Amino acid sequence: MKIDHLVSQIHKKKSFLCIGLDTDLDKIPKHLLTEKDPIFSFNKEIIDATNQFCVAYKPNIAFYEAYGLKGWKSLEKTMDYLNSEHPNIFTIADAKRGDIGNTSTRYAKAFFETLNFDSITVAPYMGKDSIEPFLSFEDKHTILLALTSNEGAYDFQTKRIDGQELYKEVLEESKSYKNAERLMYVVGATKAVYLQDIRRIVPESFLLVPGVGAQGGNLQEVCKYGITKNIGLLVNSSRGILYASNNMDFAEAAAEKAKNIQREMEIELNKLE
Ligand SMILES: O=C(O)c1cc(=O)[nH]c(=O)n1[C@@H]1O[C@H](COP(=O)(O)O)[C@@H](O)[C@H]1O
Repeated sequence: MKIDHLVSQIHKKKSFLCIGLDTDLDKIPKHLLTEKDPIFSFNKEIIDATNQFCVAYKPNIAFYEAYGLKGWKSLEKTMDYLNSEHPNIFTIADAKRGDIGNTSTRYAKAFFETLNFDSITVAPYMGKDSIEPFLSFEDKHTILLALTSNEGAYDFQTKRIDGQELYKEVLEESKSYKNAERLMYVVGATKAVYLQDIRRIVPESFLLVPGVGAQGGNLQEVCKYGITKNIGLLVNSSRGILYASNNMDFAEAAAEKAKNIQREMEIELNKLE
């Protein structure tokens, strides 16, 4: 998907919500477990109930890989469903990949071509030649981990190397990569105060911001420092939406949560006008 199209969808739906499809068989309503493909059944009901309130879905690949071939099939069905029924939705493979060049190319093929995702999360640790293979795919986006939402982010990402924090080095350096215009960055909602500094380095880039809801990040704070004239934000919530209820009404409960976040986003978007 082209960025312009994503931005137009954000304006149309008055939402920059991304819903994380972190589908966990231990958490979904019990009545679904008798279905042929409980993961897909759950995802389909969630997508049907929430798609009007969001512009993106982000299946976290770990939740599918955990169930082996069955999980992979559920992921494939979910992607086929999204691409055929909701072609205006932006899709993110939360896979956190990255390897030597020829291996990165295979990861890129797996997620961009075989599964037809619009984007993938990638770890920057192995450097330029591990990222550029992802960037060579037209109309596909590579979302580089910059400053993550977890406590461990302080272990390395905020450490100074030659006077500069590592996450800033990642942001700066990556701007020189070939096809850098296809880059987006992950910044945790729990790190919103860093967004001012981040916007000085990447003023226009889209940021994937997970960590509102279950991890305690604050949407207003994220918007205060992170929003741009092209919006530039995709704010993700997974558990806070998916598991709002584990009864028969789970999809309506998820829709209610998504709608509440969308309303808050609409207020933030109105401030820009
Ligand atoms: O890349 C991510 O999406 C990600 C990066 C990060 O820094 N923190 C983070 O929580 N995530 C993912 O975002 C989702 C957050 O889920 P909830 O905390 O349930 O909303 C999970 O799938 C995480 O793997």
